[in-house]
Amino acid sequence: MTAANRRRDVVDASRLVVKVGSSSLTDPHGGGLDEERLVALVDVLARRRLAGGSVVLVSSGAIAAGIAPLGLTKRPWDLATQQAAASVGQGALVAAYQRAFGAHGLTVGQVLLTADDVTRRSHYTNAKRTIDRLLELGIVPIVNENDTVATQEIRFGDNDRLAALVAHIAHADALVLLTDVDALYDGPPSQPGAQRVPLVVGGLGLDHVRIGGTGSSVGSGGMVTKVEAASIANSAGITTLLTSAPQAGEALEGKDVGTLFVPTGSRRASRKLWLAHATTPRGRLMLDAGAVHAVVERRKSLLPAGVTEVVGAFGDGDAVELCGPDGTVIGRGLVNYSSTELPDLLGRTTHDLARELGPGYEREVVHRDDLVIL
Ligand SMILES: Nc1ncnc2c1ncn2[C@@H]1O[C@H](COP(=O)(O)OP(=O)(O)O)[C@@H](O)[C@H]1O
Ligand SMILES: N[C@@H](CCC(=O)OP(=O)(O)O)C(=O)O
Repeated sequence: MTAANRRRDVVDASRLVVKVGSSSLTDPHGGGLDEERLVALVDVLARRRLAGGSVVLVSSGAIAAGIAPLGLTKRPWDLATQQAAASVGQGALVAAYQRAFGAHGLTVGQVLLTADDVTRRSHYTNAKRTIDRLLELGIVPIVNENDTVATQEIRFGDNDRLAALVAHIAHADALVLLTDVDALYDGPPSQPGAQRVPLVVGGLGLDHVRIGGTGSSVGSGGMVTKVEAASIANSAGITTLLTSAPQAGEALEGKDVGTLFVPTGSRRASRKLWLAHATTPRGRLMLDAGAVHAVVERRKSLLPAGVTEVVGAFGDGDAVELCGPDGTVIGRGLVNYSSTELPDLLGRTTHDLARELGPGYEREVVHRDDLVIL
């Protein structure tokens, strides 16, 4: 199949993840939820669902939907008020989806996720099981970031990357990103002469594209996070189409709209994808040359003996960067010790540690299954 024909991936997808941004669901003046636009989108998605396809909807708009009920006039800038707005708005958002899908005889289920939920193995397995079961039951999962508990450091903030990871969790055949512009342009679309980019293959050809931030007062990621999301999905082998919400119907029918991001490789093991894209490193481990060789060339786990220095404050299970003796980042992994425990263990063999401190200290610093080489 030629790259352009990969539009069929969207048409034929038996599992489709669709992400819609705040700017496509809200009234451009007041910033509140625009139910007419929401209903128009739901009509398209319900058609696909009723034709037998599974659809997961990743929907932003909680903060935007909370603006009016809180008596605000625009999107709040501080985290606490954003969380309050999301708390009020998320209920209104899901209620509006239930009404709109309900008109087609369909039921929705709310799934709220934090970055942690798609990073830590136990949580991500839970999220996957829930989404799978909802789809088996014919429900349309409505996913959003759990804004009320996500702190500044750990939140995605935009839903684009979350959507890419959900596409991966759900084993989607295609990802559709809906926003307020009809495609990726080679420069900010507000500038005259900007041209649509119809096709991006394997992430190539983006060097001449000027990608900017958000064009609306309610969106948060802009085009940068959408291109990033397409690249995450592509690296998992998932074809991604970016277009505007009003063109969702045409996009799902395979018409030549938007920008199609076509993967070149095959799916990478899911844990590795997570580590590379979903985690925010909390610290750094400096490795000696022998440890770099063991980890990079021989694909071994990282042991305390090869770590020379610990930088940053982290807990066990957090993501950290692994650096070579010259400071170059060589990989990323989930660490099995906190930054307070680790310094006392450096340079010592697991055998000695187990003998002196007990069998609990025989564990690796980073297990090779939790480690990705960058
Ligand atoms: N090269 C580009 N091509 C298309 N849009 C771009 C580009 N650079 C910046 N943008 C802006 O990105 C915006 C979409 O991002 P955003 O407002 O965060 O949407 P959403 O709320 O859907 O996530 C567009 O309105 C557009 O102004
Ligand atoms: N979780 C937030 C998403 C924030 C947001 O603006 O995202 P997006 O419109 O996708 O850039 C919300 O529901 O308001």
